[in-house]
Amino acid sequence: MKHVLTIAGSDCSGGAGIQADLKTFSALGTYGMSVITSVVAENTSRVISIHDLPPSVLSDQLDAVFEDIQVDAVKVGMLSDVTIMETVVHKLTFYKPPFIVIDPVMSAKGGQALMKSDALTALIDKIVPLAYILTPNIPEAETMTGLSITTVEDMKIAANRIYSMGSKYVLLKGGHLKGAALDLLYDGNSYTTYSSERILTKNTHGTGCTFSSAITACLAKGLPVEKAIDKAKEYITGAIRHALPIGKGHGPTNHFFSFYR
Ligand SMILES: Nc1ncnc2c1ncn2[C@@H]1O[C@H](COP(=O)(O)OP(=O)(O)O)[C@@H](O)[C@H]1O
Ligand SMILES: Cc1ncc(COP(=O)(O)OP(=O)(O)O)c(N)n1
Repeated sequence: MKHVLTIAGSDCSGGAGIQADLKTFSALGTYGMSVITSVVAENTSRVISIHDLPPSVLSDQLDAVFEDIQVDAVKVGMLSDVTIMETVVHKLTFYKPPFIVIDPVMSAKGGQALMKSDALTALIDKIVPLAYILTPNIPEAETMTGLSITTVEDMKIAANRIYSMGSKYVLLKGGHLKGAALDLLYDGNSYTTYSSERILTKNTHGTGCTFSSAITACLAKGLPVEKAIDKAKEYITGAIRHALPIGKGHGPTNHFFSFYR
């Protein structure tokens, strides 16, 4: 069994962050491990508070995992501030895991910030170059590039711009646009699209976390990039199709639908 690590924030309501990542890792037949960056008091409707863990606690968790267990792939999610980013960069540069998938989380569905705005430069200069695959959504790509993205052509221009910031692949997610749920992969040479029908549901809490952790698990299992994204797209589409009407706001993705692993 492959071993997969998520470095992300904790969502106590279980729909996004560490909790979504671990459920995804298990559902895809991998052994999941977690390093918590921040404890977020949130639910399907709102974020109440954010408590960032001290850098030493973050470092200790990373050392505890890496000194003991082989890590086949890493997913990075919420990194709230520059200090947390610098700690993660320091440790991942030292331990050099084979695949690093980075979801540049900036805010929750309700718009509440999960990354401080003054951390944008550190995200671009220090975190993005670590990424094997970077998975921004449309608002994150707009923030990173200053572009307005409303069409697939705009997505191509933005993916190109983000690629030049140093990640090996950019997977720009189109969940926030209208029409089909179309994501665009750019590898520096060509574009590949991954498309599914748009599922009409308000229950989309944790879609980005679920998708990036599914890609990470598939990479750990040895799938090449295009196949890993294909499989993860199939997984996220099923997880949204069967999303759970839990809570008063946006219910979470469902990890227990029937999925051919
Ligand atoms: N309503 C939907 N129906 C089908 N797929 C969706 C829907 N909303 C998002 N997706 C897909 O879920 C994945 C996560 O995308 P997105 O929601 O844009 O990320 P984030 O949660 O980071 O904002 C992408 O593959 C996207 O195309
Ligand atoms: C702790 C934590 N991390 C990340 C998110 C954002 O999750 P994501 O899947 O990108 O989108 P929403 O669920 O917020 O729509 C989060 N909310 N909490």
